[in-house]
Amino acid sequence: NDQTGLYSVFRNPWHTPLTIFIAVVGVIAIVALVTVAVLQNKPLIPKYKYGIVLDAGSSHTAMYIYEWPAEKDNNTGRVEQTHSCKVKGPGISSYASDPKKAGQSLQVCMKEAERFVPSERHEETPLYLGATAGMRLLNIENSTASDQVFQAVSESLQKSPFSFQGARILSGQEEGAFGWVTVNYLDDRLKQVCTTGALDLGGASTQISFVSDAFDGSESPNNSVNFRLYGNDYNLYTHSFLCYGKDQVLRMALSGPGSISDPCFHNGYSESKNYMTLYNSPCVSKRKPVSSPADFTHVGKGNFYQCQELVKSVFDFTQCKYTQCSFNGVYQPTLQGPFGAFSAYYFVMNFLNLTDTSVPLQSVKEALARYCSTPWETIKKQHPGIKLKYLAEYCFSGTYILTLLTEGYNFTSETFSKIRFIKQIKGSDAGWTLGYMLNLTNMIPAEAPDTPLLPHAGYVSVITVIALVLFLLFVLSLRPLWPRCSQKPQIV
Ligand SMILES: Nc1ccn([C@@H]2O[C@H](COP(=O)(O)OP(=O)(O)O)[C@@H](O)[C@H]2O)c(=O)n1
Ligand SMILES: [Ca+2]
Repeated sequence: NDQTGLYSVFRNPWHTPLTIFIAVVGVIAIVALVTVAVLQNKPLIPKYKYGIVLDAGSSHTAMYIYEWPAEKDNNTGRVEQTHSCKVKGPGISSYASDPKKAGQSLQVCMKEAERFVPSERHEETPLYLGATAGMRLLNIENSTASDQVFQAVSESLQKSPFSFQGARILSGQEEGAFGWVTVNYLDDRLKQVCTTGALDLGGASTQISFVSDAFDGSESPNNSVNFRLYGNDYNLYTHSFLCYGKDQVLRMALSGPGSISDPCFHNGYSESKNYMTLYNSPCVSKRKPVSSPADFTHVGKGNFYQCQELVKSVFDFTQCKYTQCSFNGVYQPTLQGPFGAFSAYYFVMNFLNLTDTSVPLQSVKEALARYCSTPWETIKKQHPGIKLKYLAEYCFSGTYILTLLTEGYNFTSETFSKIRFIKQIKGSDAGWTLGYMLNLTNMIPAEAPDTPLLPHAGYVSVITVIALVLFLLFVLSLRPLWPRCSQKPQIV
């Protein structure tokens, strides 16, 4: 009596030769699909390839694992970050007195990478370590110690099963340029003319990179990087300001006249600090007073506007031998296009709840002024989970960011609204590491890849869809979707 089962196949007027034909074609298509896949030796389930980059920053090291579909190795694939690991402890430059520990500090994340990347892919997976401003400063201060740290780090990474491609210091220009590549690759802008500028704030340096129609590189060749990507030529302006990462600028500000009673720290904040620690950086060593006591008490008086004046004192706006400069006599063309601001720009503005740039710049400043004038005891109560060292510095860091962007780079209230404070784009962290790997693995072609009508996988998937639709039609014709108007709907 089953009116919808196999019995109905012969009874239901729907089962004419047509549906039999559909079934036969559907089955043929599925057979064809499997045959194509087998003959083409195309895996029905795509295999992935991997790349690993360690970002050895001044304050910390982070490991990023990238993956992309293996059959799309010819540059049209979408490389995506599939995993990241924050190395415990400080940046590798902090291990100058015990370099071995720099290598050991990476082991936990490397073991994690071994678990994450399929073992059959290990030996073909490239592994890079790039160091930035922390190691640039160590190299200036003590190149022997810098070499020893890299020696220890390389020995440690050579023990991993991956294809270690070396550990090196990136130039500021590379750091800025690859950050720009990452942001535009992830934002799919490398196939367009209009690109996004990149703003990177670290602990020991900060980078600005953008394409400007007014910039052809002639005025300041050192700030020019040319890329030909996907058939488009980009003449990128980029500059890296060593010592203008937020941690080094804090040292500079503390070594200035206002260090005792500091407007960048909250009222009620009072910490004893050591001059030796403060001055042990090439960024401030020249500012070390001839005779200074070992320790000093750092006292806060929480005033945003006075803090802004103190922060401005670390910039030199007097000298510029070009048509226009940002600061410290560095050429900068007129700002152009939208910008992505990441790393410490994001961490700080996100903490301060100031990432919404649709808010007028003046209102952002007023909000920060209110935050800075909040007493230290209140701040601690409002943020019980934040490490006090970090918590104490947000007023300074936020003030530095606004001063750097407006007074340093000349962002106005209008162009400030074109900045997006970002941590990730489509699940991948914004930063130099992805751009660095794409460049070294030649995964961004100079020419636009000739887009085949449909890649193999495309044909396979088209056939799949046809087969499945036909087969579904056949199966569905076995069971009426809705009660035929002649059948009384079963009320359930
Ligand atoms: N969750 C985090 C992670 C880093 N940071 C800060 O972001 C900056 C990252 O700088 P970095 O280690 O990349 O240093 P550079 O070598 O790029 O100058 C440091 O000032 C960190 O203190 C933060 O504020 N919050
Ligand atoms: Ca960094």
